[in-house]
Amino acid sequence: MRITRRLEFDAGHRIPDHRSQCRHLHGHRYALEITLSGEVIERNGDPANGMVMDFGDIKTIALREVVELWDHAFLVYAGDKQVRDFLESMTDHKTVVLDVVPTAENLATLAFRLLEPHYKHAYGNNLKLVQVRLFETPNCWADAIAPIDFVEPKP
Ligand SMILES: Nc1nc2c(c(=O)[nH]1)N=C([C@H](O)[C@H](O)COP(=O)(O)OP(=O)(O)OP(=O)(O)O)CN2
Ligand SMILES: [Zn+2]
Repeated sequence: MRITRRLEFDAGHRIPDHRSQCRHLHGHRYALEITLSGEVIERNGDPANGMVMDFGDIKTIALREVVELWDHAFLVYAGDKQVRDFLESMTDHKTVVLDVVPTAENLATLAFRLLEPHYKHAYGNNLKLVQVRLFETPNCWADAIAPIDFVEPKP
């Protein structure tokens, strides 16, 4: 069985080498869709009886591991020195420095990596994070799918 929980957050970013609009500082209402597979729990008296995982517990983990870190932050590529310097000059600004350019593809992969270990052992019913879908806009999204097809960033 597969189940999906959706959460939304706001964040700023830019894609420094983009040939068009996306090299400018701008923001999105991102949506994160977390898909888990596992066995449906069949245990009378268990609060999760009839569920793969309680949607509320999926949300709690996602908030703690990703959404609260990225919400209302500016997601900046470590190599984007100009913007990093600017953000560091601001007192107490919520900035998240990433080893990769903050495209939908890279953010989906990062979210997958941050979330995966926390769902694996949550319920003991062979839970598996199978996909993280990250919507950058209503029309554009990326899917990070297990096992991750991800190229490590160069040091
Ligand atoms: N493969 C990718 N392409 C682009 C990414 C990305 O992350 N991965 N990101 C951007 C921009 O950041 C921008 O968010 C997308 O802009 P745009 O293509 O204009 O998307 P819209 O949904 O706003 O476009 P509409 O034409 O209004 O539907 C660019 N490319
Ligand atoms: Zn964008």
